[in-house]
Parts: sequence; C-alpha cells; structure tokens
Amino acid sequence: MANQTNIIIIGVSVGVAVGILVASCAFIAIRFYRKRSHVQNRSVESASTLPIRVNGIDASIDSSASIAVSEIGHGLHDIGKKNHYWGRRGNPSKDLLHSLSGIPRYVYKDIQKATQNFTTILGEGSFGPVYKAIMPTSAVVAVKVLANNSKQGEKEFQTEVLLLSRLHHRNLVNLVGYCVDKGQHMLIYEFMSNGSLASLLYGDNTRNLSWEQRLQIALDVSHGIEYLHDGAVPPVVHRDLKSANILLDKSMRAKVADFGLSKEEVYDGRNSGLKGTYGYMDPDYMSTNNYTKKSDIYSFGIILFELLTSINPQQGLMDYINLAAIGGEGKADWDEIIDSKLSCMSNIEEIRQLADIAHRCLHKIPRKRPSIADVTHAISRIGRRRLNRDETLSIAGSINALGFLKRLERQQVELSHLTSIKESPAAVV
Ligand SMILES: Nc1ncnc2c1ncn2[C@@H]1O[C@H](COP(=O)(O)OP(=O)(O)OP(=O)(O)O)[C@@H](O)[C@H]1O
Repeated sequence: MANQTNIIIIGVSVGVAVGILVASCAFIAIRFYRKRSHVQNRSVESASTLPIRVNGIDASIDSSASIAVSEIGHGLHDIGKKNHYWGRRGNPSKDLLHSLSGIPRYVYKDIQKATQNFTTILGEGSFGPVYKAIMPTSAVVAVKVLANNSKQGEKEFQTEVLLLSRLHHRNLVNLVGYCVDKGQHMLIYEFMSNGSLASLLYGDNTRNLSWEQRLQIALDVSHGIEYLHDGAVPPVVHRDLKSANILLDKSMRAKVADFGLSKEEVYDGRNSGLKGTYGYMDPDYMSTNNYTKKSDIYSFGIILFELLTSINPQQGLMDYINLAAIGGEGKADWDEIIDSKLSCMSNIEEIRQLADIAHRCLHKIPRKRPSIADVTHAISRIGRRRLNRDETLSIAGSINALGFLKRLERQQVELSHLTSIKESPAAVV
C-alpha cells in the first residue's frame, strides 16, 4: 500500500515537472520569436527610411510618408501617414515585388485590371498615355504608361522612380507605385480629380476660378517648388513648370506634377539641345543652355501671369505683359491685362501686388529674380493681409450691427415712453 502511494507521488511529481518544463520552453520560444520579429520590423523600417532635409531641418522619414512643409509661420509637419493606396486587402501580395526605391511595384495584370484593360484614358503627354485606375482597395490613381516608342522613356522612367521615391510633399503629385513588367514601364500617381490648371483656364474643362482660388493655387505651387529647390537633398530643378503640370485635387488644392522627368529636346528646326516647353522657357537658358533654379522661377512667373490673365503663354501672353509693363518698374498697368472676371475692385490691390511679384520672376537677368522662398513669402503676405482685412471688415460689421441694435433698443425705449405718455390721463389733458 505504502509502495503504491509512493509510486503515485513520484508519478504526479514527474508529471508536474514535465509540465513546468514544457510551459517554460513555450514561454522562452514565444519571447524569442517576438524579439526577432521586432528586430526584423525595425530593420524593414530603417531600410525604407531616407534622410530628407526639409527647409533646413534634417528629418528622417518613412519613404511612404508625406512631408508637409506648411505655410510660412505654420511650422513643419511630418505626417507619417500610411500609403492608403495599397492597403492589406488591395495589396496583391504575391504579385507585389520588392522595390529598391521603397515604392510598391506592381505586375502588369494588376494594372490591366485596374484600368479596365487600359480603356480609361485621361490624356496623353510626351511621356505616353495616362489612365485612371481603380485599385482593389477602391483607391483611385493615375497610371502613366511609358510609350514604347519614346526615345528617352527608359531614362525618364529610371530617373523618375528613384527621384520620386524620396520626394514627398503635399504640393507635389506623389508617386504611389510603379510597374515594370511585360516590357512595359508605368508610373502610378495619386489621382487629381480636377485636372490641370491649363485645362481649367483655357482647356476643355474651363471653369471660372475666383480670386481666392487663384491666390491659393499660387501659394500651393510656390510651396511645391520651394520643397524641390530648398527642401530636397540634393535640390531638384523641375525644368518643365507650366500650367499643364499643375494639377488640382478634389478640394481645388494645387500640386506640381512631372518633376524629375528628363524631357525630350525641343525641336525648333535645329538640334538646340533645349528641354522644356515654349512660352515657359527662360530666355537666358535659351541663349546660354545653362538651366538653374532661376529658370524654374521664370516659368513660375509665367504661371502666375496665367492665373492673373487667363491668357495662354503660347498665344502671346508675353507680348501682353511687355505692353502692360512699358511704364517701367512700379508704373506697370496690370489692370489692362488682368482677367475681366477678376475685376472686382476689392481685390485690385492684391491682384496688382501678385502681378508685381510675377513680373520680378521674369527679370531677364536670372540673379535679379527672387528666390522661391522670397516668392512664397510675398504671396503669403498678400494672403495674410487679405485675412486681416476680412477680419477687420467682419469686426467692423459686428460693431455696426451692435450700433444698429443699440439704436433700435433706444428707439423702442423712446417709443414705449411716448406710448405711456399718450396713454396717461394727465398727458391727455
Ligand atoms: N495624377 C493625375 N491625375 C489626374 N490626371 C492626370 C494625372 N497626371 C496626368 N494627368 C492628365 O493626363 C494627361 C497627360 O498628362 P501628362 O503629364 O502625361 O502630359 P502633359 O503634362 O499634359 O504634357 P507633356 O508630357 O507634354 O508635358 C493630362 O490631361 C493630365 O492632366
């Protein structure tokens, strides 16, 4: 009996010991696994983290995040938002190839499906056709397909993917994916539902833009260029700033597109070696072949005049500007050329101020043109003054309303006083 009891005790003890051993092993294994996956996650994060300097401030950011250089005086925001275009459900895992640039790479059949077999064309540029695509996540994107016959297509493609993978800003049309498959090269961008500024001003999508909208577009574009010139390391010169490359999102906020493209040479009857678009090209660049940030400033000056006049630079805008500016510095007659739809007298001073800024951008000596930071500052100042004026007007309005109410109150008191006198028997006598 005693023997049996001993055997039972030994059995139970061994069982408990084995149980504890198994539990400990499981605990250690789980901890080890967790630690390893944490280390792996960290290394994935650091692999896609690129040092980007924003307006003098060094910032390490996730390459899928967007950096927003906010308006003057509003400071720097680093929006670490996830790339919502390619969420888990929409991420075609086995098809999604690892990308060196940190930007998701897709296979041909995904894009083919998202563009309904390439039937949703938005337009065609020198790079090739652009299609609207609806991804499995329901995210809407624009797919730029590199034309096979494009002479510089491959080079443009390589340049743009690498460059765009490290450039993110709320005033740039951001790259959200790309595809190299079946001999095709495609760039996938965020979709800009309101099209280009050119099409809104004089294209097939013309719309009456208010002064406030135009001023906001000017400021947005200025911020986008400021990021390229002063925020990106190394700095980026756009080389083809024009209203067709300013795209507008659903809230009519403007973003600069097509940066990082190595454009084909402009053909002007001879092999000029020039790249860009007529009507926007810096005359100094055309004569020296030396393209600088100040050449971008020249093109931006033309865009600002487009916003002010709604005149196409390829239809004599520069002649109108020269005519209006004939009086010389400070004596230009901008009123003659501004878009008649803008001629609301309350805005006229602001319009003239923006025209002065735009004209400084067109100075024939590049070093006399302002820097993009100066331009942003000057446009912001117009916006701020406008805000202050509106506030003053609304305060004045409130004061007026208060005065009116007080007068009304006084009149009521007087009226009731009169009525009471009238009703009193003594007054009747
Ligand atoms: N991200 C986008 N969202 C919406 N539409 C776009 C987008 N990108 C381009 N488009 C539209 O696709 C068309 C072709 O654009 P693309 O940038 O290829 O050429 P472009 O800038 O008009 O001309 P070029 O390439 O000769 O400078 C244009 O109508 C443009 O507005």
